[in-house]
Amino acid sequence: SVPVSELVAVREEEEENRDDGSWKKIKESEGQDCGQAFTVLYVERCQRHRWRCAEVTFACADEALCQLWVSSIREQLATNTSRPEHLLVYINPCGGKRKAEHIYELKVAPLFARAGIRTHVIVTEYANHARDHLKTEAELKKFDGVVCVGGDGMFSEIIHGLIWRTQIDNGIDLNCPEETLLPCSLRIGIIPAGSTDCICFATVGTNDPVTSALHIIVGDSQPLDVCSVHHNSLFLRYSVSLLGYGFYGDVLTDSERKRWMGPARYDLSGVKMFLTHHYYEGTVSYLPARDAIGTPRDAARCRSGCAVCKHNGEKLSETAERYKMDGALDSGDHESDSEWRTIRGKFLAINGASMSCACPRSPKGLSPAAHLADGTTDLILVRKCSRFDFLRHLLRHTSKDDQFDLNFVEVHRVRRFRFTPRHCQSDSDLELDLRESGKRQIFSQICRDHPACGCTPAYSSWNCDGEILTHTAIDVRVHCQLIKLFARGIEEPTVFEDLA
Ligand SMILES: Nc1ncnc2c1ncn2[C@@H]1O[C@H](COP(=O)(O)OP(=O)(O)OP(=O)(O)O)[C@@H](O)[C@H]1O
Repeated sequence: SVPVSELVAVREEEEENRDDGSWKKIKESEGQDCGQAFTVLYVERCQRHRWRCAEVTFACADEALCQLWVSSIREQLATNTSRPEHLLVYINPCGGKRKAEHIYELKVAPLFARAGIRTHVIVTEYANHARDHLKTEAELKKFDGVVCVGGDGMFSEIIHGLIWRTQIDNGIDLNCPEETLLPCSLRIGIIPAGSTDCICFATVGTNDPVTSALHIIVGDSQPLDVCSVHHNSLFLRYSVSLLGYGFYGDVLTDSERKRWMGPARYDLSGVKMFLTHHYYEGTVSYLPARDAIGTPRDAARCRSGCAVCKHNGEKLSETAERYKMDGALDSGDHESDSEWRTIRGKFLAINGASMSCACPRSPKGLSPAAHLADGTTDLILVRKCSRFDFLRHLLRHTSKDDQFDLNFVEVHRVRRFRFTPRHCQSDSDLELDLRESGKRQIFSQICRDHPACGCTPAYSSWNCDGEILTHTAIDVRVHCQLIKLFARGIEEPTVFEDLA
């Protein structure tokens, strides 16, 4: 049996196709004259979370019976309102190995056509073309979803365009970090065709274009948290996966200078930054996710139909409703100042992981128990330690050991966090530091202005989902389930064993 929700389409077999091999086989096996036939196309699970479109042909002698089957299946498919009928598709011809158009035409467009999905396809002509089109021109009311054919950078463009448009249409000030953002009504599908397809990998379990196309066709829906990043009252970017300062910021900055090397640049920059072993001083403050269930050290993982995401999402929207009814201005009001915690120190890395950040390179990810849609992010602080210890920490991303069970690593599940590098701190903070560390303060100021001296630079950069932020002092706030993807989260392997 196949659940109706996983049917792709039903097709009546035409007279002229009836002399092909499969038709003959049916006739022989039935031992009777099967004058009529129809084919059902459905999702079949393969290994490693891949789906493919399988088909089975049914034949019978009775034309009326055959018609009844076809129309009943079509009716069933039509009543499923979560299936998209009209999609806006953006293709980045320059992403990854520059094969996005080819992948779409060969593997995705024929499946959409078979499922009766209409599309409006735009091949982008320059960076940020898709983002700007979504912000202004796109007639969003005509579509049931937006599809992005490309990598993580292209996906980022799509979410920036859609979130921006939704807020502006509803009069929300994007530069105000206290504003509660409105969820986007259109779902987003990712057809992986980039060099990094981490978001697709984390939400579908694989980076296979056919699997993604099938998740779109059956109308899957996976909510996703989005972090807004501000510098004072200036909006910088949205992030859905990793915000990394220190090690991951430095690796990205260094690798950007080596773009000509292709994907190998990440490994080279990783080794270089590991050897450089820079640490950075600053203050991290955060708002713990006190009322959320789940912790970053849970053994359970966020999987399809995750109960933690469901529970925490519902609880947050109930709280928001209550505050609205009580007449509070916005949800910023219920974040009491007394709940903020502050940590000052020297850090090799400060990471905010809004999802596990698992990818083929790091199968467990930076925070294996992080959730896609629970309204939190995992704040990981790696304090200054020896190179050997830092290597132990990095190696734990690939081993079975608990990566947070090291005395120089701490992790907090938070709703919001702020970071101020030491040299951006207020005058009173600096006075305090001066008393603590005397002359060092003056020397590091000189080193910042004259980096040629070879001392540790005072600042790193923030790596925000693969883009470098223009500011180091930032305020990060999680917006629970702000967007929805055509995905269902990673399915447990048992689903595949049972149904394969
Ligand atoms: N037509 C275009 N020409 C040049 N750049 C484009 C075009 N369309 C989109 N881009 C930009 O190309 C960048 C990389 O695209 P994409 O994410 O699809 O591929 P990628 O190789 O996986 O890159 P990344 O490493 O960012 O994931 C994106 O930041 C996007 O803004």
